[in-house]
Parts: sequence; C-alpha cells; structure tokens
Amino acid sequence: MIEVRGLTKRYGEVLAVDDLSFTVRPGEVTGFLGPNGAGKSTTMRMLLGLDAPTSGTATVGGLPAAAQPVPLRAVGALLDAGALLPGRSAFHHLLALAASNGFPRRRVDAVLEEVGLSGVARRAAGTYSLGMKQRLGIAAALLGDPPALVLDEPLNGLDPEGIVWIRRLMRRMAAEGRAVMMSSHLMSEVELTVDHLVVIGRGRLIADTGRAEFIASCAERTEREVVVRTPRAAPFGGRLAAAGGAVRPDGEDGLIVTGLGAARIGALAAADGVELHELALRQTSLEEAFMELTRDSVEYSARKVPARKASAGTDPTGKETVR
Ligand SMILES: Nc1ncnc2c1ncn2[C@@H]1O[C@H](COP(=O)(O)OP(=O)(O)OP(=O)(O)O)[C@@H](O)[C@H]1O
Repeated sequence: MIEVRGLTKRYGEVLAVDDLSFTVRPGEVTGFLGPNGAGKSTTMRMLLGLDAPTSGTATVGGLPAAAQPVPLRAVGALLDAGALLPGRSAFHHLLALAASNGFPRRRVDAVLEEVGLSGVARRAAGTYSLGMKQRLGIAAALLGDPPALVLDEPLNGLDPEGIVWIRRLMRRMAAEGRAVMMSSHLMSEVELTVDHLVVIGRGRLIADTGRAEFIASCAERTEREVVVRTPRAAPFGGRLAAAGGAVRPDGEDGLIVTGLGAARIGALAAADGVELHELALRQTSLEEAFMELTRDSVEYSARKVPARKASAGTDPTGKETVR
C-alpha cells in the first residue's frame, strides 16, 4: 500500500505539491493524472525518497523510502528510462543493481525474460529503442519483486505494441496483489488500464475516485449534444430554439443542440416536414471531461482562464465532487 498524507513540496516560490493525500491500494492500478507541471514527478520522487518533503509523509508499506531496509524490495520505480550507461548491456546494468542489493543472479534472468529482453540482453543499452529502454527500466523496477510499483509516464513515446504490452503487464502486476501507480498527462492513455484515478492540478488533489465512478460523474456533468444536419438548418434552428433548445450552427447545414433529446428533435422535424440528413448524439469523451476538470490547473494554457482554487475532492468547476 502506498500512502501519501498532507504531502507538500515547495521550491522557493513554487508550491509544486500542496497538501496532497491519497492511497494506492494493493490489487489495483491507480492512474496518477494531471497536466504538465501538476506535480506528478515531484510526488513520485518524494515517494521514492529522491526528494525530501517540505511537510507531510509518503510511505510504502507504512515506511518512508529512507527507512526501507532494501528499497528495491519495497517499491520498484520507473522514472526516466533514458537514464542508463549507454555502453553497458541490459544484463550488466541489471546485474550491477542485483549485486548491490543482494539479489541472486537468477532474478536478472527472470526479469529479462519477463520484459522480453533476453534475446538482446548483451547489447549495449545505448543502442536500444525507447521502447526497449522502457522495458529495461521496468525490468529494474521488478528486480526486487516488490509489492508496489511507481511508474512515471510509462507509456510515453511507445508504439502501440509497447503500449499494449505495458498495459497487460500492469494489469497482471495488480492481479498478483501489487499496488501499481502510473502517471500520465493523458486520460486516453490510462482509461483502459486503471481501476482508480487520482487527479491533481497545481499540486492539489482534484479527484480521487474509482474509474467507473469518474466516467459516471463525467457523463452526468456533461450535457449531451445532438448533431443535426439538414438543408434547412437556419429555419429549423429557429424552430428548435423556440421549442427550448440551445442551438449553435455547425457549418452551413449543421446544428449542435443541447436541452432537447434526439427523439424530440426528430418529432419536430417530422411535424414540420423537415428533411434530416443526420441526427446523432454526441457524448463528451473522457479525455474532454478530464481536460475540463483540469483546465484551470494547466500551467501554460493557450486560453486565459481565471485561476480558481480547487479543494481536496472538489472539482474546480465547484459543481460536484467526484471523490
Ligand atoms: N527541482 C525543482 N526546482 C524548482 N522547481 C521545480 C523543481 N522540480 C519541479 N519544479 C516545479 O514544480 C512543479 C511541478 O513539477 P513536476 O515535474 O512535478 O510536474 P509533473 O506533473 O510531473 O509535470 P510533467 O508532466 O511536465 O512532468 C512545476 O512548476 C515545476 O516547474
């Protein structure tokens, strides 16, 4: 179990992590999401003992990283897959890690097999593709057979095959009872993989929720839009507005309508003899809902939005909590 309580990190003027509390449970993959600069890497570095908190605690199995007798046995981490000695082979990289932690050599063979690098293990890591470096980083994380895994943007830059492979591996690691935490700044990367979501923005907690509940709350929050295409868009748009719909044009022959269901729009068209070329429901995607949730937390936004403070468990629109 990974537990973060009141975790805060200040770099001079920058409050990178602000009173953050959440739990990553065994048997689950928890997605740790937030836009660039939200504080994900800083939180993970504190969890791993690579950075000291300004205040608060981050523990794995009840102990902070510095107090773990053998850190690699407590938590495996992938932070920067590129941080390798380029001339050293995968085998020797892992062997050095195993030796310095007192792990037997057979663990090296086992993790190389696990990540599919056995065939290229003697090649210099500098010649590896990004996907192979990610696999090597994951092999190192698995070396101590730890009950918790912390992976920072593990899908970054991977091809579709690599993405599917990491997803399956994380699901399997969770099924074995490990607590798995993966960060991402894209909802689409994690929505197929995670059981639980912890969303942060500007260092603060925005949502701490099950994946299914997050999807349900997004569906509730976002109004369904109906796309209508007709050669008589302008007059029919007026008719829909008079019937209580909020209507905006979409090209010459299109209308986007909220506040009226597709059935009602179809009935109005039939009653008025309006020819329809399209009548379709458009559901906001999870990615759009996530962007909406974190919009005010984006460090460098193309749009100027007023800064609003989110409190733990409350979404920044202030409409509803998704905890
Ligand atoms: N060593 C540091 N010194 C000063 N500021 C820092 C340092 N490390 C991080 N920050 C700042 O803290 C904030 C959080 O950064 P962090 O890298 O944790 O975010 P992130 O969510 O991991 O972002 P990304 O997805 O871009 O990696 C940013 O404003 C960043 O500029």
